[in-house]
Amino acid sequence: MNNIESQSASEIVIFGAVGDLSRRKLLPALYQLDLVGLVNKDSRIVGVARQDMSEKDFKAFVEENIRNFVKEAIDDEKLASFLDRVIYQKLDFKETDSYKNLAATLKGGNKTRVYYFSTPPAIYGDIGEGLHQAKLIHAGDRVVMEKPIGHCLESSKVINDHVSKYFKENQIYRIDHYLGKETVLNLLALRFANSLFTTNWDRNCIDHVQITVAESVGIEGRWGFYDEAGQMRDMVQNHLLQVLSLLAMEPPADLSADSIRDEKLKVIKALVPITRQNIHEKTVRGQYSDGFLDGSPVPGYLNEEGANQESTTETFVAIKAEIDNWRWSGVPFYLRTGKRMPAKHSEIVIHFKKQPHNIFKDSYSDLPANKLTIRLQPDEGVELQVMNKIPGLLSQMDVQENALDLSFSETYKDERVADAYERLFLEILNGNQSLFVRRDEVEAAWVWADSIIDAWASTNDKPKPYAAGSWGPVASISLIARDDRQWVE
Ligand SMILES: NC(=O)C1=CN([C@@H]2O[C@H](COP(=O)(O)OP(=O)(O)OC[C@H]3O[C@@H](n4cnc5c(N)ncnc54)[C@H](OP(=O)(O)O)[C@@H]3O)[C@@H](O)[C@H]2O)C=CC1
Ligand SMILES: O=C1O[C@H](COP(=O)(O)O)[C@@H](O)[C@H](O)[C@H]1O
Repeated sequence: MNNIESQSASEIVIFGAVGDLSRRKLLPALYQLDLVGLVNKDSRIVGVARQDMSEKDFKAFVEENIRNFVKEAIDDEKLASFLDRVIYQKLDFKETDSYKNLAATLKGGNKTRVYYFSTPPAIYGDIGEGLHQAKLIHAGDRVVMEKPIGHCLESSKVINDHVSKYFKENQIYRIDHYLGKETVLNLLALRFANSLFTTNWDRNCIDHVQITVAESVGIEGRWGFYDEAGQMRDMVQNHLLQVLSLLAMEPPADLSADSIRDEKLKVIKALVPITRQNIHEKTVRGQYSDGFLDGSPVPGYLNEEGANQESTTETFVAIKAEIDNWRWSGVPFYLRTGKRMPAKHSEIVIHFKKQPHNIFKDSYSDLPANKLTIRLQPDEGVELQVMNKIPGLLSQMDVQENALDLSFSETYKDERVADAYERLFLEILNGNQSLFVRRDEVEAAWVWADSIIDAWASTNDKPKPYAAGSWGPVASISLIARDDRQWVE
């Protein structure tokens, strides 16, 4: 799958090369791949932005950010060789005429062009058009589009339609960086390489599922962007639904891109719509107020720099999602995600059904059900809670709940956990679309998300406040408590 011999030399063209994502994630990821020989030596990295910048200044910018954002020690020699292949092109993405300058930079050779759109999604179509006019798109070229694609179903269609005028679906790589996380990929191995789980993964064995994606960060200087989006568009419509679909999909026939994406799509389409009629019963929206994190005061959302005091944008969402199919009928998937929660902590907890009869009443009057915890980040790993006999002569059959804990850092001590963008860049360079989102998936996810957003708008309710550093509004506890269940803290 990652055979460097089969990777053709590429021109990796990053639009928005001096932006936040490029600095923090894309350039460091490319350096890391190059370091271990996973980028073809004849490939070049072409940074494109509208700033007046000399090539020397751009190389200095790339070097500074690699040194800042790569956690491991830098190999100076390898970094120098990487920088030798970095070039800069000034371009205003909306000026179709100016793409001829990019064409001059890329002229000659028969390298595959990888166009990475790390810009506001609203201009993806303009960039496609500029590339087309300058005759810069060939059959084997690829385009990478960052999320969120659009603000709703309609706007995502406009963007996708525009880009599809110039690129075919098999050239389009829609990024959801959660699909590049080792622990998210491990869902495939866990589910389909272990008969124990494959055979017990349905409504007969599973009581309910909890997916928590908690972040301790706030808005990180992105107030304007975030306020337009909110946690529903920023996290649920994409990352949480992608994780949910991998968790709930039917076994794909193989690992090919369309086998996996076909199955994920069926799950998203089978999500029970949440509407104006049941919005209060199925969802909770929250917004963080002033609070404390790790003992230090932090401002509430409305007191962040650049905030509009009237904003009713949600920074927390909890949802009781249901999948209307044979496998999952009657099994709720409780989702919650928020900013300024006590810690960065993302996990999936599968709660299996209880034993129908308890023969261990003397030591356990209420035998707990098995629980499988998949720790997505940090402290990546998988943990299964099982009942075990306590050894010793004093009691004949006392049982206790214990964990079978597979911590990735313990088990794979010498393996570095690669950042999601490294994995995804590698797949792009190798031309494998299986970890990228197909257009129909994006649209099905918008259909479900839009219905919730519409229902919220119809209520005029303000999001419920929660103190920064807490686990969200009290109402999110009630959401699950109504079903006689509780969040795993
Ligand atoms: N940052 C992150 O952590 C994440 C970002 N994303 C997505 O990645 C994409 C990029 O985000 P991010 O890096 O944060 O955004 P930034 O605003 O930091 O970067 C976008 C870049 O695009 C440039 N740009 C915008 N319009 C033009 C134009 N007409 N001509 C030339 N350059 C232009 C901007 O240039 P200038 O500086 O001159 O304005 C800027 O450098 C977005 O789609 C975002 O949703 C997705 C997940 C996480
Ligand atoms: O896409 C996004 O993801 C990050 C969270 O990513 P993670 O890898 O750190 O879990 C989120 O903070 C950001 O708001 C969102 O745009």
